[in-house]
Amino acid sequence: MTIRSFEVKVPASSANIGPGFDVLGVGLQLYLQIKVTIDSSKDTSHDPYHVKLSYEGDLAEKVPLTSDKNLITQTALYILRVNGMDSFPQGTHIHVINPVPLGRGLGSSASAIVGGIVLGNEIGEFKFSKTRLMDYCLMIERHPDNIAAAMLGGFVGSYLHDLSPEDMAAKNVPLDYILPKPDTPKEKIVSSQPPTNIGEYLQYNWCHKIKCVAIVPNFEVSTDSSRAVLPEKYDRQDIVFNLQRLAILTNALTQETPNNKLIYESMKDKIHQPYRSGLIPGLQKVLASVTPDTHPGLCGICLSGAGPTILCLATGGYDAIAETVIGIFNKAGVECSWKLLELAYDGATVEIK
Ligand SMILES: Nc1ncnc2c1ncn2[C@@H]1O[C@H](COP(=O)(O)OP(=O)(O)OP(=O)(O)O)[C@@H](O)[C@H]1O
Ligand SMILES: N[C@@H](CCO)C(=O)O
Repeated sequence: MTIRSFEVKVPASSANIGPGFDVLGVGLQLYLQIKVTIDSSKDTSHDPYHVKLSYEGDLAEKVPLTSDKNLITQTALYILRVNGMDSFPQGTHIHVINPVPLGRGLGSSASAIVGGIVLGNEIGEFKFSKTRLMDYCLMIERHPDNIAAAMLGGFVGSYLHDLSPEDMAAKNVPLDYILPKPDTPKEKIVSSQPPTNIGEYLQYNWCHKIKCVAIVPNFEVSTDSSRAVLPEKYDRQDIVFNLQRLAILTNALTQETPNNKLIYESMKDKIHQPYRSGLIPGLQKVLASVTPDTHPGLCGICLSGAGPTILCLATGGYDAIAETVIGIFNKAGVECSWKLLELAYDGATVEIK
């Protein structure tokens, strides 16, 4: 009889931070927990891949509990399969506790994917480094900002390499070939290793006085639909607007005494937020109404990831900031909750029990 027990913890994250579309992310102290026990004397043959799966947390009624449909176990099965294991060990029980709201712009899919890859790495005892695990994650979520923040923690910038044509083709296979559906042809299912060094990631310092106020509207916006409204091409002046702010922002957020007005201006964006306002009633008003002048303590305000959550960076005045944003959303007919969060500096962790 084998008994193993461990817990994987992965932070939520907020991506973009204004101008850093698909580039910047912060890990947040709100953790997806994946509690695992493997007891080979227990019969888990009811599940196609030998897992008893249970879930508590956001939208529990929507989260599938069979291993071939659940994002965490599907992702774990991908790293297991390409490393020679076709299934979880008999007797695997996985209990997920998820406080990260689904489809709200707080990186729930990134925490699930990072959690699944770390889970598979631990089950298979592969001992891959976090950098190599990032390659697996990027085969599934193909922009690095949330994934890097969830895996590594802190305030992170990323870029993706220009891969060779062969590696690019391998990386861009349809997602159904990596996380197969019942109708995915067997010969298409990916069983080879992902390319190496798909991206580079750099953790910046962070001014610890700055905290994150996350105001979460009570409706979902899927990342796919929020990306679908973005244009294919941009005006040069809009790209330069964002690049200028990005260059200042990555340094401004590290300074020991934050310059609120500089951060506020450098968190403005012209390449994703304006296009997403049609999906998020009240967004333009929120972004225009909460400033360091109207709300002392505010450093900057932006859409969190693909939305609809609003991320406010602030050194104080948290309740007043949240109250104003919620008031504007309420007038647009949208209810909200809010959280005050600090950065998660460690990223994904595994604790052996
Ligand atoms: N813990 C989880 N277990 C199972 N499925 C999950 C889990 N977390 C996220 N998902 C899946 O991911 C979807 C949400 O992903 P999506 O990329 O649309 O939003 P998000 O990651 O919350 O937001 P953003 O990427 O803007 O930060 C959910 O609807 C669900 O299908
Ligand atoms: N950079 C991504 C983050 C959400 O996954 C976007 O804004 O679409």
